[in-house]
Amino acid sequence: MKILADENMPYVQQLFGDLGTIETVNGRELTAEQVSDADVLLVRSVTTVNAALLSLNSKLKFVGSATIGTDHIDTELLASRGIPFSNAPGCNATAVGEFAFIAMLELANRFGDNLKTKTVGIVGAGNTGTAVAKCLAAYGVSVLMHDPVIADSDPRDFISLDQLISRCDVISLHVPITKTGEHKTWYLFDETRLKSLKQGTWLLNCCRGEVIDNRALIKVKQQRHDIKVVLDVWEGEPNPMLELIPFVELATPHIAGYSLEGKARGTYMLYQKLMQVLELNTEKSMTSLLPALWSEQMSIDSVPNEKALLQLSRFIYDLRDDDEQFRAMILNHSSKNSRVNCANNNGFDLMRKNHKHRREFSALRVVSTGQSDVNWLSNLGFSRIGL
Ligand SMILES: NC(=O)C1=CN([C@@H]2O[C@H](COP(=O)(O)OP(=O)(O)OC[C@H]3O[C@@H](n4cnc5c(N)ncnc54)[C@H](O)[C@@H]3O)[C@@H](O)[C@H]2O)C=CC1
Ligand SMILES: O=C(O)C(=O)[C@H](O)COP(=O)(O)O
Repeated sequence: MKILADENMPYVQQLFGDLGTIETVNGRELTAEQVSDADVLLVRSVTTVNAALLSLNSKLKFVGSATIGTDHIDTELLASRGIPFSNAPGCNATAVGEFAFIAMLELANRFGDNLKTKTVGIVGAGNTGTAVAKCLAAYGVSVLMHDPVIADSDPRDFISLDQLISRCDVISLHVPITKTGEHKTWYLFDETRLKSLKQGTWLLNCCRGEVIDNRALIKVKQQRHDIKVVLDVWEGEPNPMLELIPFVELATPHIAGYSLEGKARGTYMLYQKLMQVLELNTEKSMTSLLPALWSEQMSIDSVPNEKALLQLSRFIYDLRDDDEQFRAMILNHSSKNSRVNCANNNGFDLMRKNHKHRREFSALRVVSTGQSDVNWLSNLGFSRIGL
């Protein structure tokens, strides 16, 4: 069996090695010729799986995407050709949740503000939106949610998008990208909505770039310095609009979901699904893939205030490093080549490829050495001695 896998998918050899021959490929450049003799195709978000890509293949038994999003996959085509498909729902939701939470702590620190006093609006209350809400709730921050798709069937309270915009100090976007339908999300934040953001709003996008009209965002930001923006995803990836970058407080190249745990979970979920398709027993475990905790434990002798919480979070992931590297990579590359428009080796993709995967909060054990209650830190995701 020939297994064709994106080169940026960890643990493929460990999980799929016994099943056949593995060939790793650059997912963004993948051609129909390369796919022609594959039995299994394992991709990430940068590969468009469509009729053209599969045109020379008549033996595919499985297509898997180690991602939450499926906007790059023609699922109808796969169904019509009887090719089983699976993505990895929720695989990196914790990573995205922690990324957005840390970004909010960074903004609060940068502007001498306090996250705890804010009301945060979550747009899209699925796996990643819920993961952010969990961090915020653990820390005691007020959260409001908008999700018209599940509002009637989900027991949580929801409000309209207009209400959310008018009531929230921080807005975090967690929707799939959809171009049609009553609840389409393409340019959900268009110029009118961007202009309607209340004074001093923080807007975070960790889902898909085109949920915000990026051209309109540039225009609005030129007038509204009060709005603070965090972008992990960009319209036109891997070629974000260069003029937008200086208007963004924290800028990263679509790596909000890049925790080691999240990436391992993604590959593992595809392994489980393929074994099911092949009617074989799943013999390998995910925990055996991950390295042990990289730090034994962190002792805490008093309840951390917001600054201390940020320091604790930075111990896990210092988002400022990725922001700094992103600006340097993109701008360096664009000055060398006069444009950032080459498909596979621009700064954006290079940084993603070479990204050193961070760990999730759960990789760090906190232990209270005083009388203080640090239970809420475990609700936030940190491990605790004895838990
Ligand atoms: N930056 C990154 O690295 C990552 C980005 N993503 C992106 O985030 C998206 C969301 O991921 P999950 O939360 O796991 O997906 P999910 O499917 O669990 O949740 C998405 C939620 O959005 C809701 N929704 C759909 N249209 C809406 C609208 N117009 N307004 C409000 N809510 C709407 C759905 O009802 C659903 O509850 C993915 O589709 C993917 O595109 C996911 C993982 C990593
Ligand atoms: O899971 C998703 O959906 C994502 O957006 C991924 O985190 C993106 O990662 P790549 O598949 O592009 O490596």
